[in-house]
Amino acid sequence: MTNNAVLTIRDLNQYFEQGTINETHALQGINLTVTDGEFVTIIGGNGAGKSTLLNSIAGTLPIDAGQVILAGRDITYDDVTARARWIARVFQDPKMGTAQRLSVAENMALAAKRGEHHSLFRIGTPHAARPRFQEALKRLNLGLEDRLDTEIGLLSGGQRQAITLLMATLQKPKLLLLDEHTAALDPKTSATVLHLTNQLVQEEDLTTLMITHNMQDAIKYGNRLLMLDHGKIVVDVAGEQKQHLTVPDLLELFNKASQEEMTDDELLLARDE
Ligand SMILES: Nc1ncnc2c1ncn2[C@@H]1O[C@H](COP(=O)(O)OP(=O)(O)OP(=O)(O)O)[C@@H](O)[C@H]1O
Repeated sequence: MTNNAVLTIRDLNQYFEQGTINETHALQGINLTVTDGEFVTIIGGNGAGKSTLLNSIAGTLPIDAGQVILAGRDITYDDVTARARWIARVFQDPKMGTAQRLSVAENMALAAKRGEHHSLFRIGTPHAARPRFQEALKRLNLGLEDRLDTEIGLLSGGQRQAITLLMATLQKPKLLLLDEHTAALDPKTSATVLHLTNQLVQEEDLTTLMITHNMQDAIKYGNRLLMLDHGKIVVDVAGEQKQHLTVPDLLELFNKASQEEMTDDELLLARDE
């Protein structure tokens, strides 16, 4: 085992409707070690198992077989609430992850308390923490530092995803899970939020797993790329190899590893579904 492993997954298997005619073996013996500070992008066609993998790590899906270890602790049988102390997640839907009727400041105060029993003494009330929140919002460069009292639900999808990301980092998580978090945004906003994501991940040195349907984004961001196919990791590239990767390279790697042909169009089309 690598010393600085943040996440270790051993022989993870997940089934849906096991024992029925509709049985799906959604994850087929996944083994994965993610080290401290790694930013991993995850790509794969529809039904490849990407969300099931993130759900298994976050605890929204009980594990059928295998082991999940986070920062040296076996969390295989911990529920989603217990895991939320260490794992932050941003979903595709901008409505998830924030309380729509609460203000930006109130949402940030809740996020800052994540996992801390006596945090009110350290963070203070939303009012006392305002300068800190304003400072954090300024980093987003979206003018949101002046919107502390605005209900989150009144902000645009892109603004909400940017704040949700920021909230995920107020208490540094051991692991950040991004579940196609820009897929519901228009291309320009998506690019802005991805840029912000990269900035926060680098500045806070966050160990991150990011699902995307866009090959270009999977190549552009992060320092490691995984491709899933039929519940298995079929491509795993990092470092120099990843830096020089192109979309045709990636398609070739995939086609070598998988029994099926995949075209870039398929992934791009899948993005709109
Ligand atoms: N709740 C469920 N009940 C039954 N089958 C499921 C369920 N969730 C996922 N599956 C099946 O498990 C497999 C993996 O699904 P998963 O959602 O993890 O794929 P994905 O790679 O995230 O796909 P997409 O890109 O379409 O979101 C698919 O065959 C899917 O139909």
